Amino acid sequence: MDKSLKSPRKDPSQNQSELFLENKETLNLNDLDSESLKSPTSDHQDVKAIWNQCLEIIRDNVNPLSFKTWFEPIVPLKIEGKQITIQVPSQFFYEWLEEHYYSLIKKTLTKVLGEGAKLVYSVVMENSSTDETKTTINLPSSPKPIPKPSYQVQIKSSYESQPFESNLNPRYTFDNFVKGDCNQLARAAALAVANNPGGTSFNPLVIYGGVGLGKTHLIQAIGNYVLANKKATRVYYVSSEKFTIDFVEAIQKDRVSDFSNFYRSIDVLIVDDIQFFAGKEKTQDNFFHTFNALHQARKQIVLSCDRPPKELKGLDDRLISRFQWGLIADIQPPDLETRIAILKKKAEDSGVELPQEVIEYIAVHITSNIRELEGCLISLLAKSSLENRKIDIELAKEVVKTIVKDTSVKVSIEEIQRIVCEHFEIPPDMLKAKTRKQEVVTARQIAMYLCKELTDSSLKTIGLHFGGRDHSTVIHACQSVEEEMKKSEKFRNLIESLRRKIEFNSK
Ligand SMILES: Nc1ncnc2c1ncn2[C@@H]1O[C@H](COP(=O)(O)OP(=O)(O)OP(=O)(O)O)[C@@H](O)[C@H]1O
Repeated sequence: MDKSLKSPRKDPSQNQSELFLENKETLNLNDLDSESLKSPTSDHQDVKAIWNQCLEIIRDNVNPLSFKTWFEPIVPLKIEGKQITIQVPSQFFYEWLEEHYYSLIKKTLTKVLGEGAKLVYSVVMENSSTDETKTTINLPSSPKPIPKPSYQVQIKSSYESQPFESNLNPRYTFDNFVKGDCNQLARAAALAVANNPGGTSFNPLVIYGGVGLGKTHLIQAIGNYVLANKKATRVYYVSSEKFTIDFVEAIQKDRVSDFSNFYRSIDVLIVDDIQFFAGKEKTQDNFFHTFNALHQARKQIVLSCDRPPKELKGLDDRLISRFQWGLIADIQPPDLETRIAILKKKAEDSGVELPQEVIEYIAVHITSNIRELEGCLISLLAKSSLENRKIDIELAKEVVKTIVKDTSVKVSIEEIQRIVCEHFEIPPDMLKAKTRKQEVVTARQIAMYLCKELTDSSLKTIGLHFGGRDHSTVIHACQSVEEEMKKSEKFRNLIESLRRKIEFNSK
């Protein structure tokens, strides 16, 4: 039976079972007719209907992606009086909700169930002995470590006492990994794992994402953190290629059992780029057994790959199904704000101070790969030092040109404004006016984004062409457009068709 309740964090002295309404916090509840909401409930009322009412309110107060990620997976289990029990898929999930949505959930439940509403979380834990079994645990008022199972297997081998190289690059730490919307979940999960290797429900932790977006950095940061904070002693980082090469060599030298025993003596095994296991059946088979042994012994496994595990071709289904046991988190290309933050951090780490316009110029033009961003900064510093030139926008343009394709089409800001306004059927002057009408705001943001993409103008210059707005308004506009493009195919198509039209007209 679930009986433990989560108390409000800010006031631990309060009765743990109560949810309190703090009037000072704002919540968009105005659209909801409170009369239409159910008053305090009886035992027999439908928990689903009540939870749906809650979801309606929550949906209005979070963005669609957050709603899909954090609220759709919740299963309402039961309602007893004013106490509702909801099931969440993992301990991490529960902690995330508490960390980020505590206030919203509390207010929503108070609104729907009335004062004195109570919430019980039921956390589903994957049982490590089998794929299927799930255990529901009672959740205490503050998260407790997940208990070790009674069937825990202790691996005893002579390897446990042998020293070895972790293969970690000490340069990759959490401290120098810049946080952004693009990596928020992956970074939070990595930190959780680093703090409690093998003790969270994200085992394995699988980080996936495109080229040069920080997967290796993040998974190695886990290893470095574990060692620095003495969370475990035997941490081993290996690329899937090296695992394969070593395995083949072990076969040739008839030392497969040594190979397997070594891997099974590891506390935190980090395997990079597992997509390269594709098609290598024997290696996969060995990795499968290593995975099972470590997982059963509650040792931490961290993996990275270039796409969601389900889309990995040439990998055994039973391996892919095991990757789903823990948490799969992606890293997306960084938005403009994160690119600027990364460049600033890297410049700071190199002991140089770059002019803001140089940082913005690079961040605006190098968009999809953090390694390229880094490479550009290194080239800039090298060129400045070798040619004895000061770092300014001209030097930045020269370096960026060597990295990104030159579009060679010269486009004017006025032309972009004209074509965007023509599409939205608004006069071009509206883009410079102060109006906040939604349609004009959207047109203005799109036009600013396209100016950034298609011209060499600085953010400051672009802002000046839009009624003297400052560069931060342009950054915000570009970010909004980039985010919307990620979410909506229709929007992406619109931007692409406007881009084509502008380029065509400018030739
Ligand atoms: N969020 C970040 N903050 C700071 N530096 C970052 C961040 N993300 C990536 N980097 C840096 O970018 C470079 C490329 O990152 P990394 O090698 O981890 O990418 P990757 O996703 O593993 O790429 P690949 O797919 O090629 O293996 C590294 O030098 C890394 O330090």
